[in-house]
Amino acid sequence: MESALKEVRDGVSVLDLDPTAAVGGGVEDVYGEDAATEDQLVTPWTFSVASGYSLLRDPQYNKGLAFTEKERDAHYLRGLLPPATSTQQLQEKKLMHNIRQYQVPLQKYMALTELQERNERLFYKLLIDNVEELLPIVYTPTVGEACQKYGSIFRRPQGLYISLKEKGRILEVLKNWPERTIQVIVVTDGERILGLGDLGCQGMGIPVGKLALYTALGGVRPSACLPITIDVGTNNEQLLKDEFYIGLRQKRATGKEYAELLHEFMGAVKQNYGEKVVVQFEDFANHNAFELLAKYRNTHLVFNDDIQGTAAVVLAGVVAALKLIGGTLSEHKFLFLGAGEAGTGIAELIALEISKKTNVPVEEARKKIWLVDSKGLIVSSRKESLQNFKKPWAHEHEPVKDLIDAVKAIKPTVLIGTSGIGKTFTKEVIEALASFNEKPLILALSNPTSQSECTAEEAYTWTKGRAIFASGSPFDPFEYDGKVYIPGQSNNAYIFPGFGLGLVISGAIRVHDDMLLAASEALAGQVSKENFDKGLIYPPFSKIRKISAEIAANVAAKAYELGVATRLPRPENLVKYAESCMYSPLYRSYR
Ligand SMILES: O=C([O-])CC(=O)C(=O)O
Ligand SMILES: [Mg+2]
Repeated sequence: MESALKEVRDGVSVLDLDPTAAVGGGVEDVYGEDAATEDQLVTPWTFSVASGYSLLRDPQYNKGLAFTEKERDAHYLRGLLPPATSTQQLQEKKLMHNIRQYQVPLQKYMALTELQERNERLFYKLLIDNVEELLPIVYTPTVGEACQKYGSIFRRPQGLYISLKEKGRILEVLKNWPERTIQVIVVTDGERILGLGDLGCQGMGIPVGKLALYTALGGVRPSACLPITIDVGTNNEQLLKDEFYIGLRQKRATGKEYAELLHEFMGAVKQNYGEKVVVQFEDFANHNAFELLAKYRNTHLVFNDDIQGTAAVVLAGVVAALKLIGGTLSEHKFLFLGAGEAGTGIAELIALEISKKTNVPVEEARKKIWLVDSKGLIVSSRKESLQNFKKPWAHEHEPVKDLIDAVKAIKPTVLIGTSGIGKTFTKEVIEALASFNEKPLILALSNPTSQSECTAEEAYTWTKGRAIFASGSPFDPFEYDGKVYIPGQSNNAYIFPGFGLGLVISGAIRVHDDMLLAASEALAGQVSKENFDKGLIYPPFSKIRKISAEIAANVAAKAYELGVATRLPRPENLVKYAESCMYSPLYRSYR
């Protein structure tokens, strides 16, 4: 405590007191009434937080009308607030009411962003308590539209921008960020934002949104989260011509120039935050996504959400679905439309699971899985050279030119869309699939809703209600023939918050594929009989904090088992430990 006290006197935020603190609770209790230890009584902590007008303008500490009379006196707030005081519950009620008044989702997004910038705890309280209602706003599909219009709706910057202009000075830029103890970074270069393509610097909405979920769904405290956008230009002509575009007005840097900037970035991150900071790659284009993961997975704690997170969530859904469609994983035949990050990532994890469960080599397990890309079924006789990440899927088969012919030729039991292109599961495709499957499993994973391979309504109608269906972006329940069908949401949001929490609480320094399987298994284990009875293959998002704790515990357990965990001793009950580390959005009392 000696040195900590000194730091406080020097004006460093108390949140920095214990850089080894896991996630939230513990450290922040310094503020709480519930942590009235001797240390706290002598800690002159008020030196470190703003007071008066600046306190009201500091989203991390502002409570608005919820400041008590005593706090108003102690922190020079008299007169700066109207006389009424409010509870956090009442503030939440008012804000939810206000948000529900907006008809346009983008307006709700902007209102929530403003709240996040004004009163962070209240923002997270809303998000946690109303997760199913607000997820489609802060996340897919609305976040996609927000990125497309980011320049026009831009007010205050969120996150850290690193562009080619900062080459050679990235460490310096990281040091400009106000927080020193960072546990999770989500970084994009904006080249493939959801299924919307290259949105350049405006992709920032994605790391910001993903990290809001890290806190709300996974309990990593907001100050430990850092959204980053790397701007190497954009090839989006419309944005380059847009007078409100916020990024570099140039074509994308590629090759050596790109690799050097990314390498400097990865080095600076490790130098500044150590080797236990999670770096989540998000929405990079295929070629860079695979290369970056391969290049840094043995030296950094990196995780590609689109390859690995999506893989774990889909494997969990497929394994859970076996209860509804029957058979074992290895008895099914999988056909993918789309052979990019998500498609090949999912395919590889399914093959790995089959291989482990049935004791066959992974090469053998892969033969159950077929992928179609823009040129047709991926087969070994393809004339054009295949990109490396597609090569494991080039099985022996005569050429097949498109999806419908591939469905007829392969006769899959599971159809998975990862193409980024909407409306590609046509009536003909789905009817063909339904013609030889009693209960076809259809996963239309592309985001946002506009890019979904089919809608819930189409999947249920064209299979006459027999499909088990889930999609990347949410769809409303649909009534068909007098019965209500509830589509599931197969989105990596189920996985990455808990996965990242598991890495953080174990102090993991590397991600191993077995940790993905552990996360997937934990998620599948959370689907209840009640969910299955409704035809669901995922648990509801309303239970996500519990789910995240289970995932985190399983991932952490695997990290210890594999010897990549550095937080010792290993907590005995990892689920309880994960839960105890989670950030609470309840207001703290200020003395
Ligand atoms: O953001 C989402 O909803 C899922 C995802 O990673 C993507 O589509 O790229
Ligand atoms: Mg993504």
